[in-house]
Amino acid sequence: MDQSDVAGDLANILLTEEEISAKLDELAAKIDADYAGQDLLLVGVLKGAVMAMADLARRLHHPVQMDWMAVSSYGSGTKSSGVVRILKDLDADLTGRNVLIVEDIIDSGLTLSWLVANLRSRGPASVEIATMLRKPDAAKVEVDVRYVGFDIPNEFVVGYGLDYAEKYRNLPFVGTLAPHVYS
Ligand SMILES: O=P(O)(O)OC[C@H]1O[C@H](OP(=O)(O)OP(=O)(O)O)[C@H](O)[C@@H]1O
Ligand code: HPA
Ligand SMILES: [Mg+2]
Repeated sequence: MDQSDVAGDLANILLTEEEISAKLDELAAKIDADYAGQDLLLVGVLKGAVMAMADLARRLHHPVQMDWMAVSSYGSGTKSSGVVRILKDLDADLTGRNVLIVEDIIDSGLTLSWLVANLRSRGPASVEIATMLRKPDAAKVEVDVRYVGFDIPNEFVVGYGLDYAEKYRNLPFVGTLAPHVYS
């Protein structure tokens, strides 16, 4: 998809590619320091976290392992159903591991609070969260997050992994959609 094809669908650009890149550098440096000399398993949450996971992992100097889980609570809409389904489980055994969940966004918090409880029940040494985006005003449950890229307003955003009806994930920036896209 040529990005000029979707330009008419966007209302606003919230975060540029450069802003995202600089933030990833910061987060990676913190993670490298915090886990120095320790085992670390990155768990990416499909599909939205693909970009954040790939870009963050490449900035780490730490010998991490990477695994993936697919859960879905949004389907094709703009509201969380609150019901989280596992579409694909991890391959790794979490017993005694330091787990860092990598997410694109914490919106209501329902997905992550469910996922953290689920992963904690598997006997890991630790479970922490790194998310690129968080919407503080949308929180329905509090989630304890160790690494946050950006707090953003309570608006539906797309790009950098985030979709609307499976589109716009490949935009290298984060933006909001024009109203006509929803109608
Ligand atoms: O904090 P919450 O309100 O629970 O929302 C956050 C979750 O919603 C999105 O996933 P989605 O279910 O859309 O799946 P996707 O990553 O495949 O798009 C996003 O990637 C998070 O996993
Ligand atoms: O703002 C959002 N955009 C896309 N997907 C999402 N999943 C939760 N919040 C969002
Ligand atoms: Mg989605």
